[in-house]
Amino acid sequence: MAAPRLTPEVLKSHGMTWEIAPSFIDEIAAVMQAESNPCSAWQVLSKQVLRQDHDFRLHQLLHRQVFQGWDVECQGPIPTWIPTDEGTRETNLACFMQVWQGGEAWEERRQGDPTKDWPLLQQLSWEEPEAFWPPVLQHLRVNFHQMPSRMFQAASSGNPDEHVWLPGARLNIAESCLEARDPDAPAIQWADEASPRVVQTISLGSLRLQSFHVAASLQQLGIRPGAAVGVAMPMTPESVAIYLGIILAGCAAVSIADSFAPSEIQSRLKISGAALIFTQDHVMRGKRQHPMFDKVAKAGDVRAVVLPCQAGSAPQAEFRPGDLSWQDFLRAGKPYRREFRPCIVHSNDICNILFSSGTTGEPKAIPWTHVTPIRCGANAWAHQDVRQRDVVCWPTSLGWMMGPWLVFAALLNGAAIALFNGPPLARPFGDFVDAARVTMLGVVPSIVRAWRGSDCMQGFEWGALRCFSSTGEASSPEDYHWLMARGGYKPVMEYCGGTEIGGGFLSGTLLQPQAPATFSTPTIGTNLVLLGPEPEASSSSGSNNDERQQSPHWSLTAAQPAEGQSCSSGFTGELALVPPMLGASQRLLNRDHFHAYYQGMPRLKASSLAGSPVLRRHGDEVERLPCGYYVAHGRSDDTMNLGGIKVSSVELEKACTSEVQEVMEAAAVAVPSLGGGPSRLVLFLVLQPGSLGQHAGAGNQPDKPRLQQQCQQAIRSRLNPLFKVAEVHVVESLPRTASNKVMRRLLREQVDNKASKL
Ligand SMILES: Nc1ncnc2c1ncn2[C@@H]1O[C@H](COP(=O)(O)OP(=O)(O)OP(=O)(O)O)[C@@H](O)[C@H]1O
Repeated sequence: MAAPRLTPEVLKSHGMTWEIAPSFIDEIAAVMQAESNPCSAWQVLSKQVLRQDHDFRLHQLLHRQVFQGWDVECQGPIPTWIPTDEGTRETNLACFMQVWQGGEAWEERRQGDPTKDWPLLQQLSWEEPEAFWPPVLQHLRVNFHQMPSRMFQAASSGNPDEHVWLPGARLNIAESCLEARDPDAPAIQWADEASPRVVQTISLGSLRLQSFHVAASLQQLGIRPGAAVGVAMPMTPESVAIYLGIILAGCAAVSIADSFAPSEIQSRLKISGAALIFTQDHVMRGKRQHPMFDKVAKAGDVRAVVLPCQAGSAPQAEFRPGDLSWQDFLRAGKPYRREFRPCIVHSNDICNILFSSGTTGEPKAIPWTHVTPIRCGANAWAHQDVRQRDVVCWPTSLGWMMGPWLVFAALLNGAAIALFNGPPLARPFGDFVDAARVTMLGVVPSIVRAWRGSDCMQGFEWGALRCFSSTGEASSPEDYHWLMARGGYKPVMEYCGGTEIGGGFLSGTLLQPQAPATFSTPTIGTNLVLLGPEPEASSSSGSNNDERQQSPHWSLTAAQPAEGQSCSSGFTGELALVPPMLGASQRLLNRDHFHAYYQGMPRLKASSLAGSPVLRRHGDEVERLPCGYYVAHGRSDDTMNLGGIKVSSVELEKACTSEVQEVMEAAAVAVPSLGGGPSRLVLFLVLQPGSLGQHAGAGNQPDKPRLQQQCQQAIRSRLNPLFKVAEVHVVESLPRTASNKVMRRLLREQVDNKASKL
């Protein structure tokens, strides 16, 4: 869309007062004249001219003005954040590049400019594990009791589940988090909702002592190395000490989100064979107490250690025989905590059992080994640029992979974990981020949408923040531009991966310009390809996903454009990973791993690392944009074929939420037509609060025909006039997994069931 010329009238219609509009226009004109290109002009405007209290529409308007001549095909997606030379120099990656002895390929091909050298480093991080990982492990201070004989050993069978990372190594990854750094450095910063600015600090030495205490008590209770131990409680300083204590004792933590119902807790305890579980009497949500211990008790007879919801009080719970209070548990290990020695294990031993979200089906039970956390630490070092003495915050739970990720990402990098004892959706959370001087703030798209909707974070400077990061679901470009603006133009590192990866495969770096809702690079140590149908059919294929799964014709496209290849090589396909990948899963507890990830997948012709590897399925639909950027289009299962044209649910949803003002959230599903023929597009819409009052149809019901027509118009103008909206349903909320991801498969089932009853 072309940007209108800046006049006082235009600025007024974008929220600026009449009096200051002329001088504002002069200021902008001076910047545009002084700066030689749109990127430097935007750097100045975004950092020095635009302010948080300017209407967001004004931010958007100026952004459009500055970049109106930008050629997306040649220059890549329009950036909203551009690195400065000084900022670039200070990044972990730039510091690493200065000293890395990367071998011949690195020395010959590097140009000495971190921004230009990043693609080469990314490529070598996968191709040259023996050169890349040792200095990274050293930086993360991974403490080996027996050094690995090498970094990676390919299996002679070629089976990726038999490859070995860090062969022969003996270590305990929790020990590496807690030792070898200044014991007085902050390890956890936390605050309660009632007093969010009163930030308490737990030093590394104190966290170490508490974790060792937990491990010593477990030993005294007869919990042997190798046992599985559950943790079903919110992320608090105690639960972090418990989590690390379980790992120090050589056991596997079975982390379970506190929001789960008894049946879900039961299945997780059963699959993992947990010998003990840590829980709380209650959890607080807002001002309300919700029972937690009761849910655990209903989940079976696994012995529980029960913490009080109110620190320092006695837990309010009706204990069963064998259950212990937190105090009694600690009493058992107290005399031994200082002499406790961490249990040193093989690199391949399990430290954590996690469950995937269940977006595509039954959650998978995924064991993390003592190697997996290294991926968390390395990703955070490279992509979120976490540094020593940083403060890392990501509202989550130990039951979702970002909980354990947060622990390792912070501690292995010598940073502190920031924990807020309250919901992240309201203003007190913003107070905490400010007062704790958080340097990296992680979010999920629904949090950002809620902040934007209520504008509850207005006025915060979040002065210590260097970047945001986002994961979980595809985000909305407009919301994420808003977020960058809200933080005084700090970049958002999109981070996409999976529980079974122990981190991400696509993300961003502080070396590259960042565009909202876009990934600027594959992650460190990753090699990926996009699989598609025959190239000539890629834009308008009649094949659906199932057909493609069986098709022998895969077109592969590598992560980085090859040298000499045009950088404008747009392509959309299903993302697959090229093994090996440090930290990625090699077993599942409730399913056959090879079958889940490799069966039926094509092979890459030849790779330098492991012969001709079979590709690893991931199931995300991803578009590669010009200049090596990427956009996620959701799960391949949610990709639909409308009248012979492939489109992702996420694209349709973005069109509706950004063009139809009343629509707060949307989910698009395709259902087969009764009697055959092309699939029908059905939209589920959640309306903005209060919008029903203004636009209700007859009987105060939502005016569905009008909404359908508006969504149709949005889809027609943004995507394709051939996509016809067949039905619209207005719902109060969308079905989500416990980790807050939209479950489109349930919506499809709902429409299918309704149709079959007709
Ligand atoms: N930044 C992101 N942008 C877009 N999608 C994301 C992002 N981060 C994560 N995702 C989505 O989440 C998925 C990983 O989530 P997770 O490991 O919890 O399991 P799941 O795939 O949702 O569940 P299951 O495997 O049980 O179906 C990714 O494959 C991707 O679809």
